This record gives sequence, structure tokens and C-alpha cells, in this order.
Amino acid sequence: MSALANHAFAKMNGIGNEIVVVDMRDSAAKVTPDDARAVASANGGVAYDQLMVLQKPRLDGTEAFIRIYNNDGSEAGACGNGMRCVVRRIFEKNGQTAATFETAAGLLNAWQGPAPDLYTVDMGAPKFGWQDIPLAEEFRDTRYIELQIGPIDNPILHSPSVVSMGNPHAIFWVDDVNAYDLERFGPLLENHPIFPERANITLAHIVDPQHITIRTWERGAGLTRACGSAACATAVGAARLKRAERKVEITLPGGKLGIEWRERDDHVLMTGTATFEYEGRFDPALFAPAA
Ligand SMILES: N[C@H](CCC[C@H](N)C(=O)O)C(=O)O
Repeated sequence: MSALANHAFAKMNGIGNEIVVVDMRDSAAKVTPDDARAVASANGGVAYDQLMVLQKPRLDGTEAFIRIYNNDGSEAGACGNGMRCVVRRIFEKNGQTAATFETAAGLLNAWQGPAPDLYTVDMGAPKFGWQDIPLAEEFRDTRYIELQIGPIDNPILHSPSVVSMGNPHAIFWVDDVNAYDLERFGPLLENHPIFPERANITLAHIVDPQHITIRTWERGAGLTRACGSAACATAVGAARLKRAERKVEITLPGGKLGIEWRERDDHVLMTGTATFEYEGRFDPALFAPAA
């Protein structure tokens, strides 16, 4: 039987990005991709975009090792909105206002602030090398790669920037993020062979050097109302193109995030809210083997 059967969870959201938080630090059991898919089951499950699983800390000074699952069961190396939800949950339980977490992408510092209802996560430094994204072939300048959708002589979307925040992101620069059928183009681009680990696909409109609007088709989760790591990747991508400052406000369908690509260490700081919705326990029937 799955380690999640009857296990407590918290349903939260990060500006509309649907998050489930499960604290398994008291257990050595592992969550499997099948478990993650079962939790998202439309038949008695909990609808979510990312499942944040807290496991026993592996390093001194860290609160937990966090594994991140998309609702298709795939694992992600980063989840900004999910991290803010984890941070709120932990700080409300132990009274802390700062902590360090470990994820597959490395160590993440997080703190409450700059206001009581805001949480800031240091998402680490972005990576731009074609093998870091990763891409299936070499591109020396990842500010624009050769990738397009639509007629060869009149592409609908083309020349995205690519950035890794611990997970792969492709950002297409457009004048209106709502003018494209992202539900149609998203999966084609997510699964394009140029992305051996697939990719999160973002449409971004640079309103002015301090404001960018985005909409994201997420790898392994589809169209979501917000994607924090995409907001980070977009802010960095725009700054690399000298089209935005290193400190910007990103507007997503579900709300706004403050992003700063810090000069002194190239780390990306993401600030926003985290909303608690309800808590419950997973119905064991979700994980029962198919009859
Ligand atoms: N929604 C998450 C991103 C999850 C990324 C996941 N879709 C992947 O990289 O596979 C966020 O707020 O950063």
C-alpha cells in the first residue's frame, strides 16, 4: 500500500498554482510517480499542479529535502510557487521566519518578508549553457534558439530564449500573451525533440523595463495559473536581452510576483504570497491496485 494512504496533506496555492504539501519527514517511505498520479486522480483525488513532498533533511542546517512532482508523475527540479507554500506551512508550525531547504537543484534559502503575508525564496543562479537547459544540440547563444511553430516562412512562435532554474524553460517574446492558443502549441513545444527532458513553455510580453506579463504551459502539468520558476526564467531572460531591469514585477494569470536577479551572486529572488486552502488525508482507495 502506498506510503500516502491515509497520510495528511495541505492543499495550498501559490497565486493560483495548485499545490499539495505532504510532510513525510517522519518516514523513510518514498513517494512514487504512480502515487503522484493517483493523488491527482479525478476520481476522489486532489486536483493539483505540483505535489511538494518533504523528506528527512539530508544536510545539516536544512529543514527538509523536497521532492517535486508534476501531476503527470514526473519530477521537477524547481517549483517556486510550491516552495512559498512549503515555507508558509513550516513557518506557521515552528515559528521560524527563515530556513534553508534542499531540492534536486540544490540549496534554497527562504524567508518571510518583506511583509508578513509575503515569502521570498532564493531560487539560486540560472543556467544558460545548452547542456544545462538541456538542449539536444549545441546552441552557443541561448538568448535565441532556432525553434518555431507554424509555417516556415511565417512562423506563429519562434526564436525563444532558454533558461534553466533547475528545470528547463523556453520563453517566447510576444506582444500579447493571450493571442496564442497555448493549449494547442504548449504540448507540441513541451515535447519537442530539442528538449530531451521536455520543457516549460512561457509566452512573455515585456510591458516596460520593470513589468512583464507571462502565461505558461507547464511541463508535466499543462496550462497553470502561475509558474514561479517560469517567472524567474523570464525575468532573467529579459535582462539578458537588455530589455528589462534585473528587478521586475511579473504579472501571471493568477497574480503577481516580484523577481530580482541579484547582482552580487546572480541568484534569483522570488517574492509572493502563499495561500492555505484546507487540509485532509488521502483516501487509501486512491492507491488500491486496479481491480
Ligand atoms: N509551477 C512550478 C514549476 C514547476 C515546474 C514543472 N512544471 C517542471 O519543471 O516540470 C513553479 O511555480 O515554479
